[in-house]
Amino acid sequence: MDKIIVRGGKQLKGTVNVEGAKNAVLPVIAATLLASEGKSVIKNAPTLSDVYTINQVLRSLNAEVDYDGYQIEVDATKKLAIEAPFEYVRKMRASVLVMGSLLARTGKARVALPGGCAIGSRPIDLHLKGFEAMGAKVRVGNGFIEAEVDGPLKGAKIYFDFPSVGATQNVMMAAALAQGTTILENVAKEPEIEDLANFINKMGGRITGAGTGTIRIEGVEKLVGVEHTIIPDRIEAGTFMIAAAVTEGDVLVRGAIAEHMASLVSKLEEMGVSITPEEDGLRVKGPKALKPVDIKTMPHPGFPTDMQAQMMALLLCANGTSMITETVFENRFMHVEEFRRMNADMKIEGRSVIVTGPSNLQGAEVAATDLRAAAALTIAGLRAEGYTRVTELKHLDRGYLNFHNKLAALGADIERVTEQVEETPVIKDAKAL
Ligand SMILES: CC(=O)N[C@H]1[C@@H](OP(=O)(O)OP(=O)(O)OC[C@H]2O[C@@H](n3ccc(=O)[nH]c3=O)[C@H](O)[C@@H]2O)O[C@H](CO)[C@@H](O)[C@@H]1O
Ligand SMILES: C=C(OP(=O)(O)O)C(=O)O
Repeated sequence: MDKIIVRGGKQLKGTVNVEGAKNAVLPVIAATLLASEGKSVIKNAPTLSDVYTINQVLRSLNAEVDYDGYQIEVDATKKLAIEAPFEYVRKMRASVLVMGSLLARTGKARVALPGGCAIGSRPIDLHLKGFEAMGAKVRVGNGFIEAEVDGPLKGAKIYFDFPSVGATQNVMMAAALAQGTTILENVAKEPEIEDLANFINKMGGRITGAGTGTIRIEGVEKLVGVEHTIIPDRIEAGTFMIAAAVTEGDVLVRGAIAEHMASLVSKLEEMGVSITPEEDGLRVKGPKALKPVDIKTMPHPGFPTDMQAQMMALLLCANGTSMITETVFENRFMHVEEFRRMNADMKIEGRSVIVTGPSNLQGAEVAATDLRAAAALTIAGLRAEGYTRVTELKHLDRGYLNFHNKLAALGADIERVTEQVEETPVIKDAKAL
């Protein structure tokens, strides 16, 4: 079992480079299935376990995928298979994003039902509603979702009850090869949506409005493989900005794009953190005393739910009471119990957490409950007295590359170790007890 061991008290100083965005590369890889001609070349693809998983999904669908640690080449021109197996969907919900492309390319898709996860029940009803509006018949049974369409998908006008990131992406991919025009209303506006639209447009697609509340897609007959460079990861960038702030550090986060993170930048500034744009990123300087603030997670451009846990770590160090309200996922406070193990003073009230700072954080053994919690607990460890040990790093590896090495290069006292754990044996016989 891998563990991060961090000893608090060091100020972070120096420069850290941001990788390509996990949440942009996954849909872009799914969209490479739309190309019936030519290879797609995706640059700035981060080496993450989620990227491995989506590559495996594509391979299981009969696409050829090569990855050299930076660039992914996908050839999806052969006859595609139609089933995304449970083994991958179980590991990563974003596997469901192949459904739109598969349906558009082959008229059929069979994808294991993703089920819930540690942060909420996460249904995909809005994705399916979109496919149905374009003429697909959708059936759910035996743990799979099957969608099928007779002839091409048809353009439609679709209103999303909630601006779901995944539903916007999945339906946008399906509509790219549909017959006629699709208009999507109340869509997600995240930068990753724009990155996907830019990629599909380079392939020959006709999408306008990505990044606004309405997207218009004129279906085309064919899309071809092209080269594309993934945008920097605003969540990884934000995570390092908070790590700098929590340690009274001075860090240049190279690759951070201020316009992608306006809500985070303004909340950090409210807390007294200095953020200065430089040519190739944002310089972050943590103050001696942090001020408390209230935050409410919202779809973009609101405060991102993927920064909520890291922000909680920072607010624990502020002088006063802050309130964090989570509106995007119904169960994204699992890390609160782990922070409490570090002596954090927090109270959950419905969908909000009242954080009373400054907590006298103490090092403890804590378990990551999701990938952002893994980063947030490590950040709290940078400030805590003594040693913090963070376990369940399989979550961290889904979304962060070389996290501990990057922090160590900035001056943190941190290492990642592999420890043998005693497995509980399978008991088949009472005599074994
Ligand atoms: C791979 C990826 O890009 N993941 C991101 C994506 O996840 P994901 O695309 O899964 O998130 P969504 O925006 O779809 O989900 C937001 C909310 O809408 C609900 N919902 C969603 C779809 C649906 O059909 N029905 C429904 O009710 C979800 O349960 C959730 O409560 O956006 C989230 C919200 O910014 C981020 O936290 C994730 O990091
Ligand atoms: C929740 C996240 O990702 P996913 O949607 O892939 O679970 C995340 O990136 O914080």
